[in-house]
Amino acid sequence: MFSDSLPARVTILGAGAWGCCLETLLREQQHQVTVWSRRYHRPLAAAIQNADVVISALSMQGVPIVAAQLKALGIPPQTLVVSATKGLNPGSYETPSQLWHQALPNNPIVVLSGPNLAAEIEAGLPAATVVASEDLAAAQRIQTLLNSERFRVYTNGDPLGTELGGTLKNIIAIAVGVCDGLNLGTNAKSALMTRALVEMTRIGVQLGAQPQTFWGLSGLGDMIATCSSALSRNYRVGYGLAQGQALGAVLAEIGSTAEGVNTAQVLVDLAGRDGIDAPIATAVAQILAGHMAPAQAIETLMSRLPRAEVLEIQRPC
Ligand SMILES: NC(=O)C1=CN([C@@H]2O[C@H](COP(=O)(O)OP(=O)(O)OC[C@H]3O[C@@H](n4cnc5c(N)ncnc54)[C@H](OP(=O)(O)O)[C@@H]3O)[C@@H](O)[C@H]2O)C=CC1
Ligand SMILES: O=C(CO)COP(=O)(O)O
Repeated sequence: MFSDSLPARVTILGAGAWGCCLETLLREQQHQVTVWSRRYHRPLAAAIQNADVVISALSMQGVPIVAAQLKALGIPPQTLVVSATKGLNPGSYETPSQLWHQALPNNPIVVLSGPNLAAEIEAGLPAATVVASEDLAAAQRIQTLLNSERFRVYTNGDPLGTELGGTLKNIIAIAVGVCDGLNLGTNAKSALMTRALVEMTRIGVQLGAQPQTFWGLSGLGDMIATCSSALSRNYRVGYGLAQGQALGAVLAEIGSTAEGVNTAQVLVDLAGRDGIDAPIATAVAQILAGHMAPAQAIETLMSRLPRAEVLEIQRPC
């Protein structure tokens, strides 16, 4: 295990926008960083050799594949594994950190999630994030590793809630992009985001997360960042669709991962399985599948039966 006073040896899996940004932050803290990508010629075994910390900044589709590769290679039990992906595994509905835990059951797993638009951090702007784990000591080590004057790192003991906040807000950012693309105004956007927070919390709590986590940086915080910035790829997807662009064209223009596009239907299937009401995610999935025009989806949401504004989220018995 690395000492807090020494530079740590960190391997980052994934050389996309987020992996490269984390590399910048870690190098500024004088850590020894190796970045692995399937595009590089360096084998995974060599990249993870002697790593104190392995950070996964892969997009969701890469996680089960690379986790299986790492399982086959084996890593020492003291190596800390950090999951920075925001998504859900289709079919099994597992979160990225759950996949890492299955592959590497003896390693401490830490979730990293928050309002972290990579382009802003790369530009040197200040930001904050959350590192969450059932193993508090592991979360604190990652806090020490990454915390700096421009990247403030908080610990949290609810990894599931922390992870789901980042995952679910991607779907909401698509919805808010639609709202802005249709020029529906500030009142509509405020209503959508507020009800979305209730929906995210309801889903998260049903799945076993703590409600308060959704009011923090990894929930509300990330939702505000992603829903209010044209830097967000998920927001841009919704905006483009509302402006009449085809999904394929918007994604080609963006040229990198917009996880909400893949997560929406997975989440709707999961909500259907568990009987969870998820009207906003359902509307987004319908738009993405081309089953409903953006304006029609808004109409459907607005014509739901009037109800009480219930804000207490019940934990399942
Ligand atoms: N960008 C951001 O601001 C933030 C992103 N995130 C999350 O981090 C994750 C990555 O995002 P980001 O870096 O922006 O996305 P990018 O599209 O920029 O990069 C995705 C990375 O995943 C790799 N990858 C995808 N599929 C596979 C696979 N099958 N096997 C191996 N590697 C694979 C890609 O490799 P290749 O280049 O070879 O395709 C690439 O390195 C997402 O879940 C995102 O939601 C979290 C916080 C901030
Ligand atoms: O997760 C992010 C910011 O926290 C990045 O958002 P996008 O994936 O929508 O670009």
